[in-house]
Amino acid sequence: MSKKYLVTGGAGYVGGVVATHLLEAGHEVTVLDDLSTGFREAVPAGAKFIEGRVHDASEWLDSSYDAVLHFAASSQVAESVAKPEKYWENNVVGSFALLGAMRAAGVRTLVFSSTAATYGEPVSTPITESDPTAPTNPYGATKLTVDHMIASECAAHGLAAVSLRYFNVAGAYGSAGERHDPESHLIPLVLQVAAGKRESISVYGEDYPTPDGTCVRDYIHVADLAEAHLSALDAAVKGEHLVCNLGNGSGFSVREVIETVRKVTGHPVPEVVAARRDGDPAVLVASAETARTRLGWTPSRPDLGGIVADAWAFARRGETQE
Ligand SMILES: O=c1ccn([C@@H]2O[C@H](COP(=O)(O)OP(=O)(O)O[C@H]3O[C@H](CO)[C@H](O)[C@H](O)[C@H]3O)[C@@H](O)[C@H]2O)c(=O)[nH]1
Repeated sequence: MSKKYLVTGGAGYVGGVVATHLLEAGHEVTVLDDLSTGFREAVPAGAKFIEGRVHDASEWLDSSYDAVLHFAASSQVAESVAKPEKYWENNVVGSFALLGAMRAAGVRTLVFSSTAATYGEPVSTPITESDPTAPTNPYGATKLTVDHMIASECAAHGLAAVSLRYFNVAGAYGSAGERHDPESHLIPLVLQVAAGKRESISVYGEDYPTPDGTCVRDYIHVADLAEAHLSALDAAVKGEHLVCNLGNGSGFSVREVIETVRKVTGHPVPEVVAARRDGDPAVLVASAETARTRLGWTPSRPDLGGIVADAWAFARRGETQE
């Protein structure tokens, strides 16, 4: 049955791909985005667009919506250390206002974009949802605070909510891909080197306790991630706050990512070893068992070569449009 969804942050990378999946499934979608980091052209055709902030959601959110999918947030770890107030204002104050608007309008289902950064330095691998949460930066702290806010809203006011904790989202879907300004994420940066737009990639540390000394991450295809959101809408239960990690459960090192980019693109990728980046855990790999059992979700694009190939196709598309 067709439903009506509000997607906050739907002009961003993940929000835009999820909005596309909702439209493809025959639903009605309204995107709310202030375009502070998103792009108007990332809003899929077919979605209604409102330019505005989640802080003001009460002005127009009404009972005609079946659920909200909440992506609007600031999400750069380094920036969150330098400007924490921006993160508390955008992520926590904004989400607080959105929860209030949902309560007032009687919209009682929420899927929230949470993050592996809520765990901080892992105590064991793979990370499960019952592991301790001890974020090591304000970005993770603000997302964890929102998770707590949602949990209490479920308990007190019967909200049905699912928080999805993303590991490293990558790849592209259709015309939507990863674009940050400035770019700080590994795969888009390595692809810029392969495309000749950047001289070399800096490897942030090669003395970690990992097989090749570089950091290991769990890269998940953005389309697999999007599918989990649609399953989460169906799995949400009144009064429950369900938390699910989203990852493939296998880790790749920075050097393995660089090597994969060389293979996929056929271009040389010079690398230089740089100092460790503050706050980078050695290994971040998800146990996605809860997503499998509760959402019935299985990633169908776990191959790193395929993820990189899709990201490369997106990067090339950008070049031809420039
Ligand atoms: O130029 C670079 C960029 C990154 N890296 C390394 O590559 C790995 C992946 O880095 P990303 O910046 O791509 O991703 P992160 O693992 O830091 O970030 C992910 O996890 C964060 C929380 O920990 C946030 O949720 C963030 O949005 C999400 O992409 C890290 O080990 C990083 O040190 C490099 O070696 N060189």
